[in-house]
Amino acid sequence: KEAETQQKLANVVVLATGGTIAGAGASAANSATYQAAKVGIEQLIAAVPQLGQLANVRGEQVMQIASESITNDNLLQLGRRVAELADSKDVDGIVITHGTDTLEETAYFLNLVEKTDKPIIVVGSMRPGTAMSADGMLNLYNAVAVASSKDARGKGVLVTMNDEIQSGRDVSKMINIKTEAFKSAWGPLGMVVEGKSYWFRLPAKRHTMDSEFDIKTIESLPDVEIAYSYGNVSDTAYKALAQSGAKAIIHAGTGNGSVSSRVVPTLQALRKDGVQIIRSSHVNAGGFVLRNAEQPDDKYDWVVAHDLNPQKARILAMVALTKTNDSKELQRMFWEY
Ligand SMILES: NC(=O)CC[C@H](N)C(=O)O
Repeated sequence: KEAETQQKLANVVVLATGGTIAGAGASAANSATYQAAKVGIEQLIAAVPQLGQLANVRGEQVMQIASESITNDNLLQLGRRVAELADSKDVDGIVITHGTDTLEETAYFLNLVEKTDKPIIVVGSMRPGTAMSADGMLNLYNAVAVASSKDARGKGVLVTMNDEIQSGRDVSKMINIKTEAFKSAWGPLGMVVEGKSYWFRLPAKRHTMDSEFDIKTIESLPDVEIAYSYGNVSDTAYKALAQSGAKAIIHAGTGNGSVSSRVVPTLQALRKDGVQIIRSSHVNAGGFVLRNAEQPDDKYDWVVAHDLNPQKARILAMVALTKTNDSKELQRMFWEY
């Protein structure tokens, strides 16, 4: 009987990378003061025995870090392992446990480069497992539920936090002290309740199977950096980033990716020197940068990041630059992905 149910259940691999979902604090009252990336994957899985009713689950510890320390090499390593598993006949879905600080970056990266329609779910938690009202158990349960469901296939990389199913492309960490931390300007794709997914909309942007990018052909990622804008901003950071070898600079602009008149001449000069200038916005609820609206992008040969926040724009720029250094092609990619 047991063998029979095992056969019917989907096979889900949980790749662990660290973060608060693997965090531990000194007391149950420590919801915010704790060490991330302490608990191993076997212990995380064992803490939620109900996972066994959803899927045949096995875990792999890919790394054990807080996600603010993730490097491009870490991204490539994780991306390659996901691709290997996705190619394997006996894997139906993949879950990645991840720190929440850069979870949105990893989810978007995988969404761009994984050539599979199998569910890939990235999940984290806002409280360590040692805290009262820890959210990691349910988030992981929901992630495995979505990863093992057939109706999650072909929807791109997904994020399950706080009972919502979000598109890995759109979702962003909007607040760092609530369990309701992950939001998308365009709304969640669905909900997961008691292990069942309920879908409401589909991603419109190119991803996974429909993407022109493939982790298997990416050997390394170019240096793309972000410069933050504000009143009285100077051009020091932009110049320093270019000098240190950045192939593109994401302008984390105010409002509609606007650029201070104090910085415009520097950005023009950097573009002439071959650095790609990509205008994004750091407004909190979701930027929306229009071409030639605040700045004459055609004239300056700059790119706009569309609705991608600066950290997501960095991910797409890196992946895009592995294919082209043509600004028109980059702009096309920023509209399509
Ligand atoms: N809630 C979290 O996961 C934050 C912990 C840590 N800064 C990380 O991103 O890994």
